[in-house]
Amino acid sequence: MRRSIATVSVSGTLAEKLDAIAAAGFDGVEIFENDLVSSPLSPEEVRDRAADLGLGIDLYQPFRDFEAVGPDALAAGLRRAEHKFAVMERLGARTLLVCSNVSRDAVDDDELAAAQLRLLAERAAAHGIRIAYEALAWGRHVDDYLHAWRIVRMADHPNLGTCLDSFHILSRGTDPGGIEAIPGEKIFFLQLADAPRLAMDVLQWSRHHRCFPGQGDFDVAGVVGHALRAGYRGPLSLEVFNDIVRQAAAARTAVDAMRSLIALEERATAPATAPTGFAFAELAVPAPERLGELLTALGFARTGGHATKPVELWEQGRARILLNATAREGTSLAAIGLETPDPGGAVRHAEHLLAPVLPRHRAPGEADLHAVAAPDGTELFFCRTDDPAWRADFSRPREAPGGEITCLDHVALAQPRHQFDEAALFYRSVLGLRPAARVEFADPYGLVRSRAMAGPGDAVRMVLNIASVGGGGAPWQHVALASTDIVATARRLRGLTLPIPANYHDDLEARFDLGPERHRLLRELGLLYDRDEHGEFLHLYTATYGRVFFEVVQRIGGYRGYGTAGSHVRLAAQHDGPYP
Ligand SMILES: O=C(O)c1ccc(O)c(O)c1
Ligand SMILES: [Mg+2]
Repeated sequence: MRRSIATVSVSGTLAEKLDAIAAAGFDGVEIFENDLVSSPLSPEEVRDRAADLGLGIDLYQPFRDFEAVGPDALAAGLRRAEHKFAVMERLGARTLLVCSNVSRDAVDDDELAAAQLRLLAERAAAHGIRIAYEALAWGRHVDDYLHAWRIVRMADHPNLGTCLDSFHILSRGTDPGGIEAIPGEKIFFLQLADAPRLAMDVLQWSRHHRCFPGQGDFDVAGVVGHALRAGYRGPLSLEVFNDIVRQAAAARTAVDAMRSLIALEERATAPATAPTGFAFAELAVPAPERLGELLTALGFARTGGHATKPVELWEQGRARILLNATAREGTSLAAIGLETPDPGGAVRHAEHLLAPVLPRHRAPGEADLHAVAAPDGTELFFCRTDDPAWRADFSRPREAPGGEITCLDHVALAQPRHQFDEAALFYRSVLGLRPAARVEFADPYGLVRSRAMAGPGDAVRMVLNIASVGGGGAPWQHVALASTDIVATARRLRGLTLPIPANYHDDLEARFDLGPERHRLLRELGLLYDRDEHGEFLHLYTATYGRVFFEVVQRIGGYRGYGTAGSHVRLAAQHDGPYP
């Protein structure tokens, strides 16, 4: 499929945009009028530059407020169009996008709109140009894609077709299934954008919050599927208006955009293979002693040391933590190991999605590890489930002790605000995780936005957090360990857990009637509690080491959440540190 993107979707001057778009591997661009008008390059220079970069100019846009108007406005519109056709000929662009009229002067008359669009198409045909009519979600009288299609059908001109835009369709909650009733050759263009579900004015929503497919809440792949089944064979073109993207580095945005298209095509065809579990979490530590004490208290044992690197392996059940004593600064979560039946295939898939593959510095005889870097710098290692070769790199490996901690439940990563959507798309596409709804909770110094994502069978769960407080905010990353008996774990951890205020337990007692005995135990051990329609959740947090802390969780029944109801209590207590 041809991959295109509108110039509005990346930052910079028109020349910078074209460079970044070409470098990311796109086939074509939609030239936004503002980008051309403000460019010192002539249309011929833009055409040549795009051609040199291997980019086609697939569309010119937008042409506004043309149809369903009185005679004077029509004459002015046709005059304006002739000027734009001349520019398009100089650019070598063959399709003009016409947005449905948003003016108060537009009249509610489909026959008039059709007759005038037909006239425009006749004029365009003389220049070899096609008109793609798009229903804006806030159009004065035409705000629905099927309405735009009815007008196009009524106008009945070979140079007039419709432009579908996933945002305008999905933001209005319209059923996209109707796309299949449009003959594929009458869909002249397909624009794709995702967005988070927000209850707000649709114009503001579109102009500021669109994002790349896979970053928001819309089923953009569904729209693509309908268009393909209708017989559409034109470009898949990204059109994103987004305040953060406007400020971001163009090259990085273009790669992110390309990743979203590749993943979208994949979703419309074969689903990605997801990891089957966590193999390990690797912490970079200045010195392993303090964390070693904590891990010992948690019931872990040091089961091996790396043959050639200052790395210790700590295990309990299938929970594995690597302490890598090469950190120059504080403790941080450096890498995540993911179990997968085919590590080589997983890395090739990640590479196909434009993930940077990490070079490995390995000694002869050591396992050839397959790893890629996530946008936040976290290294992701793919390991064989049945033959964890990386384990053989550790000298004197001992059996992992059994205990109530059985495996990693989830890993939570802090993301810079401007990379949150990029990270969500990355983890979603590269690891095949399904995102849950975004949630927000209060930090004493700001608001934290959070999005959880989980793979099939919840074998791998990740939580992405951004703190939108003064740039810095809560920087913590954490590893959540699944316990089959959190009361036992809590008893062993005494003094190493995050103190929870009595007010929390007073409130908990008001919200839930768990009986006096259970409430007393929760209070005594500093446990937090939550419940959903599937089951119960008990959890606690350890002290923080650099940027990292551990959470211990016990899921009872099929509880699906992450204890978010207690997050604001945790954040307040963490800011209160140091402790113990
Ligand atoms: O926000 C707008 O006006 C606008 C313009 C052109 C488009 O293709 C679109 O989807 C929105
Ligand atoms: Mg559009």
